[in-house]
Amino acid sequence: MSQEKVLMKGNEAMAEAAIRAGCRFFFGYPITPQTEVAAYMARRMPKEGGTYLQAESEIAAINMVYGASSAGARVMTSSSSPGVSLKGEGVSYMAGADLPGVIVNVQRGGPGLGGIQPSQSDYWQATRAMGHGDFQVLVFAPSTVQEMADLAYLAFEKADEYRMPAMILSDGMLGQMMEPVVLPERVEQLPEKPWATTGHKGERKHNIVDSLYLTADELERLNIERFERYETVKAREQRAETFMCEDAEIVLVSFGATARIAHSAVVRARAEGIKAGLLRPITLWPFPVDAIEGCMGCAKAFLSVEMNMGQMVDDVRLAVNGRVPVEFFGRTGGIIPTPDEVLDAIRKLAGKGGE
Ligand SMILES: CC(C)C(=O)C(=O)O
Repeated sequence: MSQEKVLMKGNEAMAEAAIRAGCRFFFGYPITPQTEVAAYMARRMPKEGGTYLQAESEIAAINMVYGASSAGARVMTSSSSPGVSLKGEGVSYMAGADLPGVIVNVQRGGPGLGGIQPSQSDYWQATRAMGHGDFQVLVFAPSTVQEMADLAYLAFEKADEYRMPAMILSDGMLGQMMEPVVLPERVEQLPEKPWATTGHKGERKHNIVDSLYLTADELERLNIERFERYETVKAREQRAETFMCEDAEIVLVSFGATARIAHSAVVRARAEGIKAGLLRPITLWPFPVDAIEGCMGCAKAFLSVEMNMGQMVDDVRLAVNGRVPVEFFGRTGGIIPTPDEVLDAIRKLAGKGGE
């Protein structure tokens, strides 16, 4: 396996990893700060024998994803917050038809058109309300350019394995920053998709991909089946990284770009004698409740650090279930929290000053 490092933007590393994962269809629409994903795909897809298409809207793009996925292809679309909202209906249809596919959100501040600076304010949307109906999507939260590539690659595999949409929940900071990255090897064998509408030359029954079920019993049965599958996903696919959590009394929980700042604050808190640690969820759905449980032995308090008004903190509170206090620190509107601000919040929780 080649370990050659290349310097790339997060958006571009993610796009290249998708190609290496076998993605041959990309349907997009420009929006800051994700446009490099589309630009990269426009350049690379024709060379790979794939299709890049700039759709007339985000809604059109997600429905093209539905079509290509129905035919068994690995397919991706990408946008930023307001654009992802437009895709919600299509993602719900994909979930209802049990279609895999990768949706990227390079988040910017909201609500509404908001701004073009980084944000994590679509956590609730990704984990709770990606569209109408009873369903979940897999949500991966990269924290480095390397993870933008690795998790995009993994997202295709897991989306196919569980026949569900997968989201990369990135942000404008990770999308725009450049770091060295080792790109994944090209996938050798794509999985069989016996359910896909590939044409059958009269040799088998028609495959039908649909999300319309007018019989309530059948719709309920399918929803129950899907939620049984989600239980398997929750048991097998929780991912998290911990840093200095073995004896941590103040456990910071932080994902994506913000986790990098929380990491610096933990190092500085330790230098002041505060037993702080960091738990970084890598999957946001399923939320890594087992990793939270692993910290319960020493934790006296949790601090959820986010680039929003407090969204993931809900999941931390659910996992902690009232056993110790769970507090929140965040900045919003495109403002990136500083290590100083986070350190101050740690000091306050530890009862050692803070403004
Ligand atoms: C309105 C502008 C800022 C915009 O949404 C974009 O360029 O993505």
